[in-house]
Amino acid sequence: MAALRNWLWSGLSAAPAQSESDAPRLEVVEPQDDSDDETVKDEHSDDDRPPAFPSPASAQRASSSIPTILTDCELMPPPPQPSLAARKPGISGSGTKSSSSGLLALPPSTTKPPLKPSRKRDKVALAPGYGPLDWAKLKSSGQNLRGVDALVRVPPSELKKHNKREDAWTAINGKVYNISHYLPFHPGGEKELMRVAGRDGTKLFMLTHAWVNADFMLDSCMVGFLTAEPS
Ligand code: HEM
Repeated sequence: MAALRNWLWSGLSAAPAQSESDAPRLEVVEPQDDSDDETVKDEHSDDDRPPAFPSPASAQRASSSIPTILTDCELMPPPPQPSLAARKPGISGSGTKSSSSGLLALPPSTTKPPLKPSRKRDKVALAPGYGPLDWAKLKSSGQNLRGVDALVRVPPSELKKHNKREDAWTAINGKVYNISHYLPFHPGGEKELMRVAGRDGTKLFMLTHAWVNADFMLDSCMVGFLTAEPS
């Protein structure tokens, strides 16, 4: 420690002279045995134990009822060693099958076949050029995907008229979208998406994939807002 401090100090004091010299020079300083040095000597340098508080020799400790510091062997005894002889191979509490196959047997939960989904939900193979990135590109291309010039109010009777592949509107969460351009990009297939053409598709959409952000996916296809039928 003292050697490190000396080395640092000598480096600092030598700094101005060094800045002018061509190459940096390391100066080796022998450690001095300062009697007033407060740093701990070698034998304790790797000792990370915190100091006793209050200090064992303090007046506070002498005058008070603070108990003396216990050594390791005076502290609470360690818990008893678990008996290896009492351990049995296999999973405790499981059936006879796994206990016979040893410690590395699979837990019973992973040996059961997976639960079958209530309804088959297959992703369709999208045609080349109709992946999510292609849709993102088309969306931001500036092409009018709405089919209208400004956002409109759409009552259910109007929505109903737009139920053809080339002119398909649907409402999701109160917003009406023209889904015609999106049809070939839909990972669930055109057929599934056409089920909501001409009507409010919120329920089916949420039942199928509530995690999909329709708002973002179809923002450039927005036609307007679903309203009540005018009286
Ligand atoms: C109109 C707005 C819709 C949008 C923007 C949309 C978007 C998406 C997206 C992004 C996926 C991929 C999901 C994933 O990878 O996790 C997907 C999958 C799917 N969608 Fe849609 N979808 C819509 C409507 C519908 C509707 C009305 C149905 C009708 C049932 C449907 C059925 C499916 C199916 C079956 C899948 C594939 C299986 C799955 O990913 O779990 N989608 N859709």
